[in-house]
Amino acid sequence: MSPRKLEPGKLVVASHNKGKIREINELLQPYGFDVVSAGELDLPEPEETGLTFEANASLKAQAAAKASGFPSLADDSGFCVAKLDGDPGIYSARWAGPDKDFAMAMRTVEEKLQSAGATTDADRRGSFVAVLCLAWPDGHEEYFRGEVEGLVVWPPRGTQGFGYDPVFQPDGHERTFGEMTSEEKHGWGKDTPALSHRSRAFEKFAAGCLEGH
Ligand SMILES: O=P(O)(O)OP(=O)(O)OP(=O)(O)OC[C@H]1O[C@@H](n2cnc3c(O)ncnc32)[C@H](O)[C@@H]1O
Ligand SMILES: [Mg+2]
Repeated sequence: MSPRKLEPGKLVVASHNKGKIREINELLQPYGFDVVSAGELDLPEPEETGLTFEANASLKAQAAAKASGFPSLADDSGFCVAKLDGDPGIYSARWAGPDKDFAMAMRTVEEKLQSAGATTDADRRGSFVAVLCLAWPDGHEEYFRGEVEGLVVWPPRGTQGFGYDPVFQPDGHERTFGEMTSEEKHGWGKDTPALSHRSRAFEKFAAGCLEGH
């Protein structure tokens, strides 16, 4: 069955992460929605009790759609390191602790890679994953997943972006996400395909739900 189309109007971005909200706003820009974030509506931050990106994206999107009465788009994402069995994965935000200390979270990744005996680039494979869930107030939902593969670098490089961006260098690029403008991270530009996990998930969302906008 093809995805349900999203009608023009109000759209809630069900996130409390400023960096993520900025990127989602940029990605939504061409479509003319009246975008409002969960924080602006004073919606509570639901507890992410799911064991998959899909489950947590659904929890956030459904809670916002129910509370606001508008279609709501959530993004559950994370940084997955192969040699750490996919960690931090769905726990990526939690590794930064209550103070959201991502310098510490990135250091933790590096320390665990060292303890696991990572020596070569092959031991340092990582990816970002984003699952978008779009939920309507009637409970209907659609999912879109995007991933980008690359290298976990150390030390961190760059001050752009957010979260783990300074330690991730996508395949085919010399710079980390932390060294890229947000346009480069999205993969916007002449003849460039979508690059980031979020931009890749968004491409599917746009093709599925925004066709005709
Ligand atoms: O749940 P919301 O309110 O949306 O905000 P959050 O920060 O808690 O978001 P997640 O639960 O999805 O956790 C994902 C974490 O993974 C990291 N992450 C996700 N996308 C990223 C990106 O594009 N660049 C760097 N880090 C990213 C970042 O640290 C996030 O905090
Ligand atoms: Mg979260």
